[in-house]
Amino acid sequence: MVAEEDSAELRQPAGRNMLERITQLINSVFAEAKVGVVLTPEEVLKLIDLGDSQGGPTGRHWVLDPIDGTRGFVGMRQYAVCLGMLQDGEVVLGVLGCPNLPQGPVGEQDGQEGAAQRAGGSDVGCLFSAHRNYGAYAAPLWDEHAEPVRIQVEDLSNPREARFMESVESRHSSHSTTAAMAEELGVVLPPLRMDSQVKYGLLSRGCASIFMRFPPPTYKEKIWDHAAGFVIVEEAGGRVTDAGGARLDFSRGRFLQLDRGIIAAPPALHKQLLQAASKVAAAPLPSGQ
Ligand SMILES: Nc1ncnc2c1ncn2[C@@H]1O[C@H](COP(=O)(O)O)[C@@H](O)[C@H]1OP(=O)(O)O
Ligand SMILES: [Mg+2]
Repeated sequence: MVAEEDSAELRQPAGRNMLERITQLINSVFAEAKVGVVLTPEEVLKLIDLGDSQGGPTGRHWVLDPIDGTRGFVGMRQYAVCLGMLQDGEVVLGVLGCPNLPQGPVGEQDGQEGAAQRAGGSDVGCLFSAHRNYGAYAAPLWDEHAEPVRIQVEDLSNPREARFMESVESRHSSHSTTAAMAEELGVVLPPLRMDSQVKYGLLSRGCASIFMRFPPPTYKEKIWDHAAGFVIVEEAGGRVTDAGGARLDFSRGRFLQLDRGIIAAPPALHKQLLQAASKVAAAPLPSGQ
């Protein structure tokens, strides 16, 4: 298992109280689900540390981000529970649980504080999934009897009709770079800002047609922040590459090695985005940047 968290902080004296609370919470969920197991704090620490695999190009690895979009989670906006599976370096399975995401059309307000208050309604909460070569699907998160429906990216090539998505947090992805890309491409609609991998889910079901992410140059992208969304978008007919056009490569360990950032879109738009990316990269920076 390749997972984001480890137990280091919980092993400190200052983490003892939190460890007790986590252990109690797990045991109460286990009791409710009649799992028949009661864990000790030490067992909880060991389980968390099972996520220390380094991934790589061979074998099978689960890739877990238990809360992707921590800032969105804390800010009562969007977040996702993300699980992927790598087989010999290729993402073959992906699941995204998006508790605060409406099942129907999504607007700006759904990416803002208050989204969490709508969670729990029968039309809020989405589960996206994909199995390599078997398509991408969406289902209501809380209805285990609902039949998942096949999803597809928007069949769109005209940037004037396209809506693009990006991070809420400009420190995670440069809003000025995406604005320059959008202008170069001829996008006229304002961005849809959402936290976390819910953006990959929205792209896959055609709620928006472009996702761009340009983190600071020193930031190293982690595989658990993209694995599930990547296979879901590809199976929905979209393309996900870095800004130089290389398909994301999950076979190199816990990190992705990217040229500038990530661009995801239906194929016809994606091609235009890559052209825009090379023009924006070649343009001189405005003074002061
Ligand atoms: N300084 C940073 N630059 C870019 N991305 C970051 C930075 N800090 C955290 N992230 C990651 O950005 C992702 C969320 O992106 P978004 O802004 O689209 O919601 C999270 O996975 C988060 O990692 P983490 O999961 O460790 O918090
Ligand atoms: Mg994350």
